[in-house]
This record gives sequence, C-alpha cells and structure tokens, in this order.
Amino acid sequence: MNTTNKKKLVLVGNGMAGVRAVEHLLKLAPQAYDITIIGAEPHPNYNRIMLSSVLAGGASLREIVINDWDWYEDNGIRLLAGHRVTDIDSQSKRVFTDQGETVAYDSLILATGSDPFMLPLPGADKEGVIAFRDIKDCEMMMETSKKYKKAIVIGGGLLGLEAARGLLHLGMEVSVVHIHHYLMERQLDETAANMLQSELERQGMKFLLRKNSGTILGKKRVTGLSFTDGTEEAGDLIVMAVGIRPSVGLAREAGIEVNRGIVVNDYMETSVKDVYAVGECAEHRGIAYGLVAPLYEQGAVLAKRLAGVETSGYAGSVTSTKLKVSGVDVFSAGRYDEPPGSRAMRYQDEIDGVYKKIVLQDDKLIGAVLFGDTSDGAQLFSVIKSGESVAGREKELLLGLAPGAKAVSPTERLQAMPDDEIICGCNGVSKGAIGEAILVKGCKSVGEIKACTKASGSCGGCKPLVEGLLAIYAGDDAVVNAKEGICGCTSLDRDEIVAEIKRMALKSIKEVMNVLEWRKPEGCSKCRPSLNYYLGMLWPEEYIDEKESRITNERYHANIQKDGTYSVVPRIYGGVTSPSELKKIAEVAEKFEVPMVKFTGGQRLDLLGVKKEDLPRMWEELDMPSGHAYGKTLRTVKTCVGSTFCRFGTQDSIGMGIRLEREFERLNTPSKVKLAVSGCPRNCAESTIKDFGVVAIDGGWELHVGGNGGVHVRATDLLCVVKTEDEVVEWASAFLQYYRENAQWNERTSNWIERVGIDAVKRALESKEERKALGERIRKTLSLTTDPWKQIVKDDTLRKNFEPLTEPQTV
Ligand SMILES: Cc1cc2nc3c(=O)[nH]c(=O)nc-3n(C[C@H](O)[C@H](O)[C@H](O)COP(=O)(O)OP(=O)(O)OC[C@H]3O[C@@H](n4cnc5c(N)ncnc54)[C@H](O)[C@@H]3O)c2cc1C
Ligand SMILES: NC(=O)c1ccc[n+]([C@@H]2O[C@H](COP(=O)([O-])OP(=O)(O)OC[C@H]3O[C@@H](n4cnc5c(N)ncnc54)[C@H](O)[C@@H]3O)[C@@H](O)[C@H]2O)c1
Ligand code: SF4
Ligand code: FES
Repeated sequence: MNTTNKKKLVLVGNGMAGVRAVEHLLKLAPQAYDITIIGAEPHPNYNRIMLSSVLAGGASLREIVINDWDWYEDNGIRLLAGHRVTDIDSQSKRVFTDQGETVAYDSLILATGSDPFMLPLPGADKEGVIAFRDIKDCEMMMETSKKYKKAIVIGGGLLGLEAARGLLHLGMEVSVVHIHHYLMERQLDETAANMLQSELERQGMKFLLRKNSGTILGKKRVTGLSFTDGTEEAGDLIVMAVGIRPSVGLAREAGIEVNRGIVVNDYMETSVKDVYAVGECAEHRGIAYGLVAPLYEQGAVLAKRLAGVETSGYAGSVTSTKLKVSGVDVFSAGRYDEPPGSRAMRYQDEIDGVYKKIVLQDDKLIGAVLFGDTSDGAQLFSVIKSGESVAGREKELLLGLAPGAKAVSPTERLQAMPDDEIICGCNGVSKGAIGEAILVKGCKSVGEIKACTKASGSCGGCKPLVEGLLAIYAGDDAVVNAKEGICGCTSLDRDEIVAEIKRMALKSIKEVMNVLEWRKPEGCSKCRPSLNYYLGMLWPEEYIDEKESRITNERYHANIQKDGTYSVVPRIYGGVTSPSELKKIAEVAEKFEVPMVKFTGGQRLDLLGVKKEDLPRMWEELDMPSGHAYGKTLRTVKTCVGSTFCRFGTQDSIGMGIRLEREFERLNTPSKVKLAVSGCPRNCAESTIKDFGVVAIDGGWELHVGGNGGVHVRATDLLCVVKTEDEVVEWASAFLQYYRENAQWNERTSNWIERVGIDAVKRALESKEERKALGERIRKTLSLTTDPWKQIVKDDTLRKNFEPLTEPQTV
C-alpha cells in the first residue's frame, strides 16, 4: 500500500523519451505522483545519441549520463534499474519484472524505445555479431578493437556510418555493406550521397554497395560475411545497423492496440485506459519516429496531460537529421525525396565540395539537403516547419542571398532570425529562450546555456549557433573568454572558488552560493558535493559535513548496486585476515542471507545484494571498521606477501601496507584513492597502476604516483626513492595532502597529474619543510575523522535513515 495520497505513476523504459516526459512532469506538478521508473539497462538515464561520440573518442561514458543516480533519489523517484518488465495486468493495474518485483500503478507510461533489427542470416548468433544501440554494444566494440583488426558494418544509414566512423577511430579497418546503390538513401539524394561517400573513403572507410548479405562465416566467432552474389568479405566483428523496430511486445501481450508501434492519440493515450506510450515505441498518426526531437515534443504533451495542464495535443513533427561524423557536414530535412508535384532547385560547387538542394511544393518549402556547408540548415528547417509561402525567395533560400543583395554572414543570418525559431532541434530550444538565458539569467558560456536550457546538450549539432548567439548577445569577447565554471550554476572554476572561500572565510555551502552569486540558489548535484568537499578540506575543524550534499553512496555509506541493493565491505587492513574474522563475516553473510560474497580487486570481501534496512544491523554484528568501498576516500592498500613469505621479497610489504592503511583510513579525498605495496620490483601488488604505489628495492622503496587501472589505464610516474618506512609515510602524507588541496573534486590522481604534470608535484614536495607542513595538516584532518558505521549503529536517528521511507509500492 502507498502511504501517501499521491497517485502512482510507473514508467517502463528509463530512456530518453520517457525520462524527458518525467522531467517535464516534475516541473509542472512536482507533488502529483509517486514515481517508479523501471529500466532494463543497468544504468541511469543516459544520452543514447552520444554513443556515437563515445565510440569516436569525443566523450566518455560518464559524460553522457543525463540524470545520475542522485537525480532519482533527489526527486523521490524509485528506480528499478536492470529490471525488465515482462507483463502488464491492466485489470489490476500492476506490472511485473523479470527480477520478481510487482509494481502497482494508477497511470502507466510505456517508453520502451526500439529494438535494433537483426538480419536473420545463417550464423547471426556467432560471437562478434552485434547491434549498435546501447552502452553494452559500445563497450563491446571498444573491447573488440583492442584484439581484432577488421570490422564489417551492415547498413549505410545514419547509424551504420556513425558506427563505422567510431570503429575507424578505434583503429579498425572498416567495410560498410549497403543494400542500396547509394548511402543514406532515407535522408539524401544520390548527388549528396556520392559526395559523402568520397569524403568517407578519404577518411579510410571502404564501401560495398548493392550487396545482399548471405551467410555469416566462422566457427564460434565470426570470420567474415558472404554475399548472395558469391563474393565474401573478411571481418572479425559485424555490426548490424539496418534499421530499428518499435519495441511493442510487452504492449501487444497486454492487449494494447499495436500496429508498427503502440498506437496513441494526440495525447499519447493508448487503447487501454491510463496507459500511455511515448517515444520510439509509440505510433502517432501512422508514424513511429526514430529521432529525439519529435519524441521530446511528445514527452512535453504527455507531461501536461498527466499534470492536468491544458494542451492542444501532439500534432506530429517534420524531422531533420544531421550526420554526426567529424569532418563531414550533412543535413537533411522534410521531403528531400521530391514527391510527385514538387520541384527541386540545386546548387553545386564541386571545387569546395558544397551541394544544396531545396524541394518546393505549392510555393512552400517542403524539404532540403545540404552537404559541405550546413550553416543554413536550422533556418531552412524552420521555414519548412512554418509552412509559410516562399514565393520569390527561392533563390535566397538556396544560396542564402536575396536577389542583388550582398552575401549574408552567419552572424547576420542569426541576427535576422525571429525569436521563435528553433535553434536546438533535439531539445526544442528557440533563439528567444537562448537570448533570455544570456541576457536575463546571465549565462556566459555554452556550458551554462546548456545547463539552463539544455540547448546543445544532445547531438551538439547546434553548438555553433549557440556560440553565435552568445557572441551576439554578450559580445565577441564573451565567446573568446568564456570559461566553463564547475557546473552551470556558476562561471567560477575550482581554483577561483577555493580562493574565494579562503579569502572571505566562507564556512557553509549556503554562504558560498550566496556570496559567490550562484545562478541556482539550491545548486546542483555537481556543485553541492564539490563545495562540501572544498569546505571540509579547508576548514577540517569547523566545517560540519553536509550529508545531503554527498553523492548517494556516501550518504548511505555503501555502494548502491544496479538492482537498488547495497554492498558491505569491511576493512581488512593490507588484505590480511584471520580465521576468526572470516568466520564472523561468514556468519553475518549467512544470517542476512547475503546473495553473493566476493573478493574484490583490492583483496577485500564484498557482501553483495544487501537490503538498505539490513545495513546497520549487519555492521553492528560485524563490528569491524568500514572499508569505505563506496566513497571518495582511501579505499584499499593492496599488498603482496613480500619478504615475510616470498623468496624474492626484499622488504616487508605486508607490514608497510597495513601501516599505510591504518594511517590514512577514513581520509576524505577529491576522488577515490587506491594504494599498493609490492615486496620487490616483480610488482605482484600492481603498485604501478595505483594512485600511490610503493615498490620495494634493495635497501629502500620506490614511490610511484598517479596510476589508474580503470577505463583509461595509466602507469604511475616515479615520485622518488626513499630508504625507510618512516620516509614512505612522510612522502605518502605529503603527496595525499597536496592532492587534497589542489585537485578538483572528482578528479583522480591520474587525471590531476596529467593536468598539472609530475614535475610540478615533485617541485611542490621537494622541500622537507613543506612536506612537514603538509604532513601536519593531513594528521590534523585524520585526527578528526570517525568511522561512519560505528556512529550509525549507536545513533537511533541515523539508523532511521536506513528504514524504508514509504512502504514499498509492491503488492
Ligand atoms: C548510436 C545512436 C545514435 C543516435 N543519434 C541520434 C541523433 O543524432 N539524433 C537523434 O535525434 N536521434 C539519434 N538516435 C536515436 C535516439 O537515440 C532515439 O530516438 C531515442 O533514444 C529514443 O528514445 P526512447 O526513450 O524512445 O527509447 P530509448 O532511449 O531506447 O529508451 C528505451 C529504454 O527502455 C528500455 N526497455 C525496453 N523494454 C523494456 C521493458 N520491457 N522493461 C524495462 N525497460 C525496457 C530499454 O532498455 C531502453 O533503455 C541515435 C540512436 C543511436 C543508437
Ligand atoms: N545522426 C542521427 O540523427 C542518427 C544517428 C544514428 C541513429 N539515428 C537513428 O537511429 C535509428 C537507426 O538508424 P539506422 O541507420 O539503423 O536506420 P535507418 O533505417 O535510417 O537506416 C538503415 C539503413 O540500412 C540499409 N539496409 C537495410 N537492410 C540492409 C541490408 N540487408 N544490407 C545492407 N543495408 C541494409 C537501409 O538501406 C538503410 O539505409 C534511426 O531511427 C535513425 O534515425 C539517428
Ligand atoms: S612482488 Fe616480489 S616480493 Fe612480492 S610476491 Fe611478487 S615476487 Fe614476491
Ligand atoms: S540540435 Fe542536437 S543538441 Fe541541439
């Protein structure tokens, strides 16, 4: 039973369209619903569009998250990530997931997106045959490129070409197999497609046109592809990008009317009461869209409907596309294909590689294709959407020139645009809204405009226009000098903020935001934890840590897992335990029916799958220090057996490791910190991929810093060589405190050292005096730390945080 009187809203599909509708709803009626989002992918909501950029090296997976885990928590949304809804019972109004959850709803939104179409070729189940739809596919391509050389992409549409560009970037040879006689026939005419093909060939892509795929070759893993004309192409990876199908199985099984997509009316209502559909899975007036701009329009209408706000409904969209391949400018909008009764006008400059075509019908512009120079795209698209008469203006539209007029610069064109013209198609942001963000809300950079309006936050195609508007409204200098603040709430960077906090002795997050004129008085999930860290680092004795400003894992002192459970990792110093300690851990694991006990990469025991409400009792019974496996703090000190048992060992690596772990446990750091100690240069504890790595040598220790074994592997830089264990501690103290005082919040030592350079760090630590001062400061901070779980188990108020807030919405 639901303890509040709010209606229960369940969203199936944690993707772009559904979550955008929820974002709108939270703005219109924040208190109207208890919201549960169920998503099959084990990730928070991310920008699928940007997967192409991730593959092409333009963004990291972390950067494409739209709403992080904290967003759900901050908005009181229950998220079931990694749950696939398998059934809907629209009579009893419940949905069921493959993880055994049953969730009741009053209103249900289906936003299940699409499934990539996989050609049913013989051998399509072989290893190395994938689609390109989600993070998993993207990671698979990145992994494959490390081991294999040759990729085949089937499908020369938008997705196939973006995948092929990414694979080229990853160092693979790429052949694109296309069924049609020219590329992107769903967006381009033959002339533009041929120009595109030449450019992509120049970049290294190979094309096999008019090819019908036959059989996927290979034993367990793919080795190539044969075609129906008897030819073959070798390949170690096959990416199928031959279109998508709306994901409608769930709706069909539930008796909801389904055609190609889930059939909806102008209010996104399906044939079943209180069930809505939005996004690629929905079919509106016979069309299932496959681009975000129309899906976001649908989301805005649905949110109004759910909030009880009047809306004239969704009337369908004209779409435009832009290929996201660097070095190639291609734009297509509306009826590029010259339907009967239309006429086309073309301009081609073969020297500069520019091609433009506009399609007209009854004096109206109905379509456009641009290659080589797409700067007129936004304007043409807006004329298409307006449906206005363009009689007499055709040449101007094609060439950007009024008859007899001088050439119009992009700035002049932007200036002349009406305020209601859409600049960012992906997010539906008009010129007027961007102007307001700059002039009224004081945005000073593209990043701030993005934070304020979302413009440029998806495909990024509109970024030049946003920059152009910034220059017009705030002056050219604004673009040149525009520096990005730590987030969209401020234009100040980390160093400026820390300097101001020191100079004005600011002592709370609220005070910092007030005095430094934060744009959003409550801040955001990026600046609040940063300020909390900087204040704690600067004023260890006075500043009271603001728990609400910590990221979710640090608030609960446990790692949240993809199914919403938590993990318990007790501290085991240096990775050395005892039979009695192991027995105790085993007993607690058994008593609380912990589904999995696992050794971590840092030599600790991880009890996984723990319910939030069991955490305090488990820690009470364990009676061990927290392993801090969840925080931006010292995680583990990994050790090898060293001279205690190993015949190669020159020093006591276990003793050194335990000493370091006891010295620095509980330390707050800008990002997580991992240490390791190896007993000889064979380096069995992998010290040279740790933040601070110690390697024993004859008569001393090498100290290495800035290593990382994660996504971007980085080997350490040698900081210095010392003789004694005390010196190891002295240098570790100085290094860690210097990192605490100088790095940005959330910056690993590897990124920080890459940014500032190892020489700068060496110089800063070379004076004994300075090391001493840094050591004193770190010891002061360490003396004030306490074990979070020891506190929680003793304090009833703190324990209450772990009780379920409302009764679960399961029945
Ligand atoms: C690589 C790539 C690049 C793209 N580039 C562009 C671009 O530049 N411009 C553009 O406009 N569009 C682009 N698109 C298309 C755009 O990403 C989609 O149109 C958009 O993501 C669709 O949003 P959606 O919410 O309908 O579906 P999705 O974002 O696919 O979300 C649906 C979610 O529902 C989940 N789901 C499905 N069934 C269930 C179930 N039964 N239970 C629980 N969860 C379920 C899925 O796992 C998925 O996470 C691109 C797509 C890809 C793959
Ligand atoms: N920049 C962007 O806007 C962008 C980028 C990527 C994806 N997307 C969207 O994602 C969705 C999927 O993209 P897509 O490119 O897969 O779909 P698509 O339908 O646009 O293109 C598929 C292409 O595959 C070709 N094809 C079909 N069967 C084939 C076969 N047997 N052999 C070889 N080629 C074959 C088709 O001729 C077509 O050109 C679309 O909705 C697209 O709009 C958009
Ligand atoms: S690093 Fe050297 S001392 Fe340590 S286990 Fe390996 S070989 Fe033995
Ligand atoms: S047009 Fe895609 S982000 Fe603006």
